[in-house]
Amino acid sequence: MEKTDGIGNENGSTEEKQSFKDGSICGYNSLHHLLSANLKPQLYQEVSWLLLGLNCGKALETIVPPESAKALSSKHDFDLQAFKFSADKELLREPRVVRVGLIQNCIALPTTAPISDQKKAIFEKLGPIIDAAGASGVNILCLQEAWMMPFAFCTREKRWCEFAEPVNGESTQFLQEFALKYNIVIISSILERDINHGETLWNTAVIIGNHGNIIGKHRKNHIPRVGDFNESTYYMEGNTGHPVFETAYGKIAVNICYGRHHPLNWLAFGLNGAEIVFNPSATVGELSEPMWPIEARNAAIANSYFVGSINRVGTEIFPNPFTSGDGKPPHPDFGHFYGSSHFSAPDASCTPSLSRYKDGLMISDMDLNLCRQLKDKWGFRMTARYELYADTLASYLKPDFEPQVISDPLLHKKSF
Ligand SMILES: NC(=O)NCCC(=O)O
Repeated sequence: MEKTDGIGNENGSTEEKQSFKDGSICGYNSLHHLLSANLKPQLYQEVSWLLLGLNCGKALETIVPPESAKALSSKHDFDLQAFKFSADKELLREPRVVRVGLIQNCIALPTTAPISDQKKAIFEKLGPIIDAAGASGVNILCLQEAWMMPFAFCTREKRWCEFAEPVNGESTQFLQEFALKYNIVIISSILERDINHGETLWNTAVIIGNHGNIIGKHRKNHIPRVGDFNESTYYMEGNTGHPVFETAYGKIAVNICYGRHHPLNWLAFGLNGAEIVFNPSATVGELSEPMWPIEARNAAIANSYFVGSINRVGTEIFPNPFTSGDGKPPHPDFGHFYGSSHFSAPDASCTPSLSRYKDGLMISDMDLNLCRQLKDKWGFRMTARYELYADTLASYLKPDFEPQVISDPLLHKKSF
């Protein structure tokens, strides 16, 4: 088991509370580490399969990353975990195994540092983690939401717009070199400035091909207006639909952060044929942590595809306190971004999560044959009643829509 930073004790000592403040769970990196350290091995095994499911009837296998990747993770202090989702052997199709990576990280400099220094520092921080992914033979790599800047959208101050870049801007150019060097497809979520359309801003994922080319982009469909996440001050709902990008390693799509609360958004990527959907996110514990392990996993099951979920790490402090119209006193931060990046598979199995407080690289092999195998097994695509849903949606969109409710005629009688 991985060594943890500071172990809490039973009587809730200061030491325990401090480590909790660091973003750990009572001194543990993740729920999984907490359980493995505190349960008897047999009990842990039982709990694990209930929590993480089974893949082809077995607990998910781990992969040993190469020594060079391990060395980078020790030197630069990031969590490194690797797993393998298998599929059943087929007679007519060869296995279609791809190696996929997710990177989570905290910001590299305080939000008060000059913007160009912050960008340079985040590039320097990401470099070794991407190198570890490259050294591990990762084929497709996804970074967290707006990885090239602090998640400043809580503040509603316009100064942060200066971080915005065109799709072919410096963050894309930085990643294109890695894509070319390691033959990797990279998904890069940025604050986009669309020069050709009045210099407007968008929350955009850029898809960089394994030859360093830009395959395309997708803009975040759903903009949150919840808690401190008042992102509509900066950009509007995306206008790119639900594109699926056919890459050298499979058909991929990106459901950016808050879109994960919308089952129809997940569905649309599935209808367009996605085999892996990434969910680059930025979200905090108090708001969404109980939802985090459920939504992506549910989407993977319902749509017969893999999901890669990535969340930021750490607490980002902004120069000016802000309010969110919720009666809370002004505060300078969102709270703790809880990391916990992981993969979910169409057979309901999932990996444990990366650290709740450390940078990390999560790697998994996945045999994409599993997608069709699960479609054949459960038949969700055949048993779905798309025509009924389409009718309901069409009528719901009309101004004179009436909900289809049949009331008990006795409900409103005074006595009987
Ligand atoms: N970045 C973002 O959309 N966050 C919203 C909060 C959430 O969906 O948990």
